[in-house]
Amino acid sequence: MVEQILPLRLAGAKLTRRGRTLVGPIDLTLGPQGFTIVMGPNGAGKTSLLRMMHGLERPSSGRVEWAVPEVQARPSQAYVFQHPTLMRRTALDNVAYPLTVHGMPRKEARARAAEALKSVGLGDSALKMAYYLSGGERQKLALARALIRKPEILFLDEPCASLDGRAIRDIEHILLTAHAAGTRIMMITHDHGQARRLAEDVLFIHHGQLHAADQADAFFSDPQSPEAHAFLKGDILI
Ligand SMILES: Nc1ncnc2c1ncn2[C@@H]1O[C@H](COP(=O)(O)OP(=O)(O)OP(=O)(O)O)[C@@H](O)[C@H]1O
Repeated sequence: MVEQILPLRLAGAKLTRRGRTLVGPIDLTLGPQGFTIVMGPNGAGKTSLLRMMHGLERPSSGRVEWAVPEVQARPSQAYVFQHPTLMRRTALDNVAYPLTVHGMPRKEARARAAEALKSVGLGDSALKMAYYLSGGERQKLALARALIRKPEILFLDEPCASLDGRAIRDIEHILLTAHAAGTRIMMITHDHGQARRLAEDVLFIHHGQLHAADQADAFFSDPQSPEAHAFLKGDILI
């Protein structure tokens, strides 16, 4: 039986580079359910926080701990970048890869990948080289690949930046479907409308500090942090 990897606990977790704090110290527990949106001005430390949670960066001090040892947690979490790196292969092979690399026979992996591509609206593009897909299609492909092993948690760093309305709508639908199927989501966005559409709860980061960790309704209607209030009003935070 696969053990649950959540909750994820951060205790005084801090990331520094060359003596400069990028984010932290952060104390936070991510429970097993939820759709969390991470907001904050440019350079606030949002990406640094996600990278530290996912294990792409080790905390310089403090702890980041899953409910199971990190090596066991790794296969149950996935990360989608703003500009996903795709293999120079077909869309189908890109999605089948996470399955074959974990030992699934190629034929079964390709059948599962074909289904996954269909579910994100790329059924007709399965045999196209990933390289030739549009920006929105590449992001859908990245999502199909990230979701193919049904991760317990999916991290996303501005997956819709620079996409058009239709692609954004499709991607939000994919994310809500994955969430309804049980994947916990943790996503950075600069798009306030998107945050309001998707968030169940919000983390607001400013100057590397966690200024708010609130239910979405409370955060958007009456933010307790003066910085979050100013940010939502459209003020420039420095
Ligand atoms: N590897 C690194 N070495 C040194 N500084 C870094 C490194 N990565 C990020 N930074 C700096 O740390 C700060 C936080 O960056 P981060 O990318 O986490 O912020 P962000 O909130 O995601 O920003 P944005 O919204 O612009 O993407 C920024 O000032 C950035 O320049």
